This record gives sequence, C-alpha cells and structure tokens, in this order.
Amino acid sequence: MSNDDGIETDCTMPENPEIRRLADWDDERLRRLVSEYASPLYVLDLHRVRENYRRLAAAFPDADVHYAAKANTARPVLRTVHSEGAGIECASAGETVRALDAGVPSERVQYTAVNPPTEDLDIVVGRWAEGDSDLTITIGAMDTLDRLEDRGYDGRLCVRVNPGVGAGHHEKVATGADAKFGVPYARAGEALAEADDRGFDVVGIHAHAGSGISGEDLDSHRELVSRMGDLARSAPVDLEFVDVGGGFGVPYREDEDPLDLDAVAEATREALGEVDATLVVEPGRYLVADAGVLLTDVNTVKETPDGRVIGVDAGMTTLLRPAMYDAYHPIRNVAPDAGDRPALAQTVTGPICESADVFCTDRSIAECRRGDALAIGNAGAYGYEMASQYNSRPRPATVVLSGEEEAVARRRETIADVTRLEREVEWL
Ligand SMILES: Cc1ncc(COP(=O)(O)O)c(C=O)c1O
Ligand SMILES: N[C@@H](CCCC[NH3+])C(=O)O
Repeated sequence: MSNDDGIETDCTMPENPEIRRLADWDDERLRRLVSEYASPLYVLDLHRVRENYRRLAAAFPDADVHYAAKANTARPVLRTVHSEGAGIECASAGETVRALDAGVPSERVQYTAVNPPTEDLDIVVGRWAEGDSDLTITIGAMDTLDRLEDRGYDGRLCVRVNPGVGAGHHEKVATGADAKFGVPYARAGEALAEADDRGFDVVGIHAHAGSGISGEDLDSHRELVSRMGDLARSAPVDLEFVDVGGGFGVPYREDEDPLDLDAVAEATREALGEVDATLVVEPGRYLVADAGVLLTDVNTVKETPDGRVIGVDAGMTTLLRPAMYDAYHPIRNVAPDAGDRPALAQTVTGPICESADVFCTDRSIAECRRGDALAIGNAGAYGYEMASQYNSRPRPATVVLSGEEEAVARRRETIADVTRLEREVEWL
C-alpha cells in the first residue's frame, strides 16, 4: 500500500517490539553494507521508524504528533513520518526548507524560532509569502513579533513558553528552565494577548522540558504539562493546540528498560486536564534513535600500558554524543567469527586530534582486529545531524533500508566537498 506521494505505508512486520537492541540487527547485512558503501556509514531502517511512530501514536491516540526534525533530517525520514501522519517541527530555516521541499504541506510544518537569525526569518517568511501560507511560526521572545511584523508576516503564530521545569539525559539538553528558551511563564498570557492584538493568527502554545526524558523525569513532565493546561484554560485567545514538547527517551544501555510510554501518555492526559485544544507532542529521538546504526572499520589495534586501544575510522566528527555528553552507545564487533573470540576490555577511539575522541573506555567487546567492522547502536538520532568536518574530515554516507530495499540517502562527502568553499585571497 502507498499513499499519494507513492510512499510505502504498509508496515507488514507483525511484531512491534519496544526496543531494538544492537544485537537485533543482522550482522551479515551490516557487514555487506559497510563493505559495499564504505566506512564509516550510517544505516537507517525506515521500517523501524514507522514502527516507532505507530507505537507512539497509539499511546497518544488523541494527540497530534510533530516530529522534531533536528534528530534526523534525512529526506526519507521526513517523508516516512509524514506519510504516517506526523507534522514536522523545525528548528531553523534549513529544516523548514527541508520539510517543505520533501513535500510536507505547510499546514504540517512548524518553525520554532530560537534567537532567530535574520536569514532564518527572511527565508521562512519568504516561503510563507510565496505560497506556503499555512506554516506556523513559534516565537520564544516578544521582539521576534516586531521582526515578523517588519517582514509583513501575520500568519499562524504559536508562543513558546518557558515552563520553568527542565529535564533530560544531561544538563546540556535540559531546555525547560533555561531562560534562553521561551517567554517567561508568568508573562505568557500577556504575550498571547499582545500577539493577537497585533493581528497575528495566534493558534497555539508550546513548551519543551528537555531531551532524553526517562521514567525518573515523569514528575517534571507532569508539572510542565499541568502548567500548560492551566495556561490553555486561562489563555486570552482561542487555541487550536497545546504543544507539550518531546524529549521521550530511549534505552541506550543494554540493560536499560524502555520508557513506559503508556504511563507517560496517561500522566500527560491527567496533568493536562480538560482543554479546548488539541494536544501536540514533539518527539525526535524516540522515532529514529534505534532505527540507526553507525558502522566503522577498525584500522589500528595496540596494547598500551593503559589497556587495549582500538582505532576506528569514525570519530567525534561522525558521532559527537559520547564526546559531548559522555553518552553511552552500544558497540558490537560484527566480524563473521566475533562470536568465537574472547571478550576483551577495549577502548575504541577515532581519528580526530582530540583526546575526547573516544566512543568507549575499557568496554568488554569481542576482540577487535584490524579490518573488522564495528556497529555503534542507537545512532539514528543526533548522529549524522551533529556530524562536522573538523580536521577536514568528510561526513559519511547514509544508507536507508526498508525490508530488502536499500538506497543511499546521503552520499559520502569527499575532500573536494570539504574544501569547495575556499577562495583565493588575491593579496596573499
Ligand atoms: C523544541 C524542541 N522540540 C522537540 C525536541 C525533541 O527532543 P527529542 O529528540 O528528545 O524528542 C527538542 C529537543 O530537545 C526541542 O528543543
Ligand atoms: N543533541 C542532543 C539532544 C538535544 C535536542 C535538542 N534540543 C542529544 O544528542 O542527546
């Protein structure tokens, strides 16, 4: 079955497990993919994205789901979640353009403006004026209204509120109590009234606590949602939606349990109370994290006084999360005979000239030898998106899968791509 865009919508896999562990991937296929498309390589299973979407949508049957594109902006991902029914939440003009150009209609696109650069407003308002007239702009500061007015924008507007409640897997990803994000809660009613008076089409309120919320963060989530419910009931304008953000966490460690989504959904409904507006949730990571694997070749093995150090060709420029948040990602040796080798304490490091370029330290992994491929799990969210060209390293390719189908969704960069912006400085 396919929808109007010719996108496959029939998900035939009968089971819908809440977790896809790294060990559930087919090692033989991963080995073949990395030898065919070269290393390092992101692999993304669109079928798994669909499963994740369906599980989440089933837990929140009355809610509208807006996929937070920042987790993974690959066009097939945007199309897949849109074909399942998701709107797209965009953090920049670039993401907004990606969503619209992927064929997502403007009424399903929401641009969340955080300290919006001039170019972002020019581009997004430009698209709105040129026909994408049903997109929604979410403001997080009152002076963004002036800047929108200056550009003639009087379209759909949402006000992001700072709920004063933060949560997440690391202090660097808690946004809910960070003054940078949103209009202070106490001034939100005023902000809505002012936006309405000034002629904007005020349609919603928004808040987001942070990213990687676990069961332990449920009280913070409840508090945020309850505040948003109160605000919706006292709002000086009729609202179409109340967006309580995303942030739903996924298990990264092999022994971690999945988030109890039904408990989160129930807490959300209870805390929100009766509101005359649609609940919106805005997940990114939950939909794509375990749909992605990063494959990387072992090129160096050395025994050192500090232990066995393995060098691979992916680094912090390929997957930044371990270096930035000390994030744990499962790692598996997918060599054909890995199961027969001893598990050794090994430190896996990349090729970047930074001592933070480490994927794991003294981790028990089947003995790595030069030429093996390692799979790094849960790499579908904030993996490729946070990749950089530091050390003039080209970014890797992304191959998408769906059942037996596979295709390159993003080609590998070359050194020519990395250097193509250089200009001759004539006076040198
Ligand atoms: C405004 C907003 N919405 C949604 C998300 C999605 O978060 P996650 O990928 O944790 O679901 C984020 C990221 O933290 C965000 O900043
Ligand atoms: N980049 C973060 C999530 C931040 C989400 C954006 N506010 C991570 O990898 O966990």
